[in-house]
Amino acid sequence: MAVALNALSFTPQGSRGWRLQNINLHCSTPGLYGISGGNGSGKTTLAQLLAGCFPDFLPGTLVGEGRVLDTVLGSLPLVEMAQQVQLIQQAPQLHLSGCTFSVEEEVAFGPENLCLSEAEIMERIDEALTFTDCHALRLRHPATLSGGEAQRVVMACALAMRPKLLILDEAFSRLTPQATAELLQRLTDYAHQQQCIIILFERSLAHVAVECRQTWMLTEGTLC
Ligand SMILES: Nc1ncnc2c1ncn2[C@@H]1O[C@H](COP(=O)(O)OP(=O)(O)OP(=O)(O)O)[C@@H](O)[C@H]1O
Repeated sequence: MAVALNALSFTPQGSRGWRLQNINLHCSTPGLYGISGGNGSGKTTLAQLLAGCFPDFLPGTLVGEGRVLDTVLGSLPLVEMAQQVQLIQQAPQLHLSGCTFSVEEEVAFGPENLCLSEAEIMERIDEALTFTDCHALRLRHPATLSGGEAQRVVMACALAMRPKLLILDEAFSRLTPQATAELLQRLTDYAHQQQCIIILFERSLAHVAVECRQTWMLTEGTLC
């Protein structure tokens, strides 16, 4: 179960010359990995590519070889990839379904779609809410959450799917440094317990590099 991109290039549809170029990225051991990059360097494009958004939700031209958890990039629809790969993006409102009335229902949404037993769904909700310190929010309507609370709930939703690859695209942007440090420590533990690869995309890795097995920098679509 690994991420392996070999000389992979990707040009988003509609891009005027910009592309991800000759990306070589290998993550095979469970744990945290970090990729830093400035505005427009390609973090979101690479994160979405790894999450399985290509081609349906990320159209473009892909050249080279890419495998995510032994699946060739672009060969499975996003809904199937989501059973093993979860992407958390910067804006929590992109993730909240808008059709649930409580945080508990929101966290249950993904596991319910996996047709799990009620007992397992409840176990996953409890575990994810504990992990993200969201128990106090359990009965709150998702629309009433603050930015930081929504970001933690979105993380709970992702963890309730028990992904084998978790991708965080500037997912700590609304959290305090203390909350970020605490979550990072828990994510490290989660990676080892669940044999999960976690890739963090951040503008700066200054506060997270210490937890990462390996780090890279993205500059104008090139990874080094
Ligand atoms: N569909 C598209 N059409 C045109 N240009 C695109 C498209 N998708 C991405 N790009 C361009 O690709 C480059 C990388 O964008 P991306 O969103 O991946 O960067 P980023 O590192 O996440 O930036 P930020 O930190 O500002 O969010 C940008 O120049 C962007 O304008």
